[in-house]
Amino acid sequence: MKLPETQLALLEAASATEQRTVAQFAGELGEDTAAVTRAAFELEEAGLLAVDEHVAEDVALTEEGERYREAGLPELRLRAAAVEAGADAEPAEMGRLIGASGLEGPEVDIALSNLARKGYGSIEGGAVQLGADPKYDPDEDPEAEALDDIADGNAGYLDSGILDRLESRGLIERTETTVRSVTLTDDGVTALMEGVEATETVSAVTPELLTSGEWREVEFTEYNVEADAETVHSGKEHILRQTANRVKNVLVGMGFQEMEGPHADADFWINDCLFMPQDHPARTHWDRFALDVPLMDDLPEDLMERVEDAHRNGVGTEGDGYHSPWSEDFARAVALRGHTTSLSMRYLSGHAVGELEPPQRYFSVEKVYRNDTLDPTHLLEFFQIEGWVMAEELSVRDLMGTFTEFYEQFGITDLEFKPHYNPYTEPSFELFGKHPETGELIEIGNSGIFREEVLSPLGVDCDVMAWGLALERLLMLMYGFEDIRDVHGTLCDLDLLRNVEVVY
Ligand SMILES: N[C@@H](Cc1ccccc1)C(=O)O
Repeated sequence: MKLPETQLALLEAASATEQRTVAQFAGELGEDTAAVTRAAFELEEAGLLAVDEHVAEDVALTEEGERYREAGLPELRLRAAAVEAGADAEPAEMGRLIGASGLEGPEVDIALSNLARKGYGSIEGGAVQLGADPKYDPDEDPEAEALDDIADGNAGYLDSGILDRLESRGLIERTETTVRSVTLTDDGVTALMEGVEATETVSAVTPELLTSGEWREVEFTEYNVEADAETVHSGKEHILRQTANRVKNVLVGMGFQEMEGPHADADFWINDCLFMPQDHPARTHWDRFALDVPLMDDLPEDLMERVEDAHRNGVGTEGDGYHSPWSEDFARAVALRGHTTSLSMRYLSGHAVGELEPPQRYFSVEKVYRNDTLDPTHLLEFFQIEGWVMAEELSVRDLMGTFTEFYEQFGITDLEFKPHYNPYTEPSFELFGKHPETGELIEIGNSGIFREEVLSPLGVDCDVMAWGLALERLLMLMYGFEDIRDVHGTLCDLDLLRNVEVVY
């Protein structure tokens, strides 16, 4: 009989009476586990080996668990400091104990809650009183001992209650692995007695094999497509980036051109051009990220004058200004843009790519920054899908039709529109879509038709409809997750990102 080298080595190393694991053979034979596993399955298929599988749990300390094993559990360190301070008689002041125990940051809360849970002590009025009747002997704290056992490789002796507790404290990590053990079958023993030789097998066709014609003679390794393989998380494009690119493709397909421009921009482009009064609440430091950099000096003077005039006096014979303060320095101050409508202003003004004649369609899919409170639907930065259409005559039907056409390409067909107010558009509409999991209506964008007060200073004398849509909200509707922080930031759900199906 002839067998490929690894199979032959495994067959010869295996015993009919003693079970040994694939990992042990891999060590002995100096081969990698995957190759030995593959060989074991092939020999099992040929009836020469028996492969036995069972699931084993592996327990390891996390980085935090390792730290506590060395320095002591926070509750034990706090208790030790309290004993030192005589807190078994008189309550000892917390601040002092924290200093003495060397606990830092989140360790303090961890120490306090576990101190109470284990009955080592209680906290009242900012002082620690040691408990008369603790649940455990602090010198034999079961969690501290379990950490040592785990570090010494003796996790097998621990009961699952303590492991659950340590796991919920984030001090250990449990993983399940399939352990495969191998023994020779009778047929295997017979084969070995009759003699087995190595066939050299080739796992890949090389240019040399092809040119020499040797490929005709060699034996190729068989692939076992059913064998377990290690899960490989290869790098891939983040779904947010994937969707941003898809949005760009869709908009280009609808005849739009892409805008570019600075993330940090003058308030002039971000707000003043949009007929946002300088005392508007959104322009205070509570909402925006101001930057401590010099004022922007290359702003078009004539446009600045016309914008100031619109703010002060309004536009047209019926127009009235804001009667609110106007300062040039305020307009020149630089901040992170809170929307990409700053880009629309740069383009519409002729400042970015020269004067534009209708019809025109422009878009961007870019980051914006807002000083919002983080919650499931708000981040401090997000991607906005900005866009506008310039034409002689536009109506709300054009706006709605554009959104219907755009969102349809992402499978979203139940848009709802709500009248809204923006200082720069009239009429204005907020857009809503239904969350596929919760059925809740979520806001996905804001839109409208630019007012005369915006267009006239820019020198545009036809209609312009415009919008800002949230890319992350579009993603929520497409993929059904409920918390925006699942897809980016430090709390992101890696499993979701790795396994989410790409929707086309
Ligand atoms: N700038 C608006 C979106 C918008 C753009 C253009 C016109 C109308 C609305 C926002 O960020 O919400």
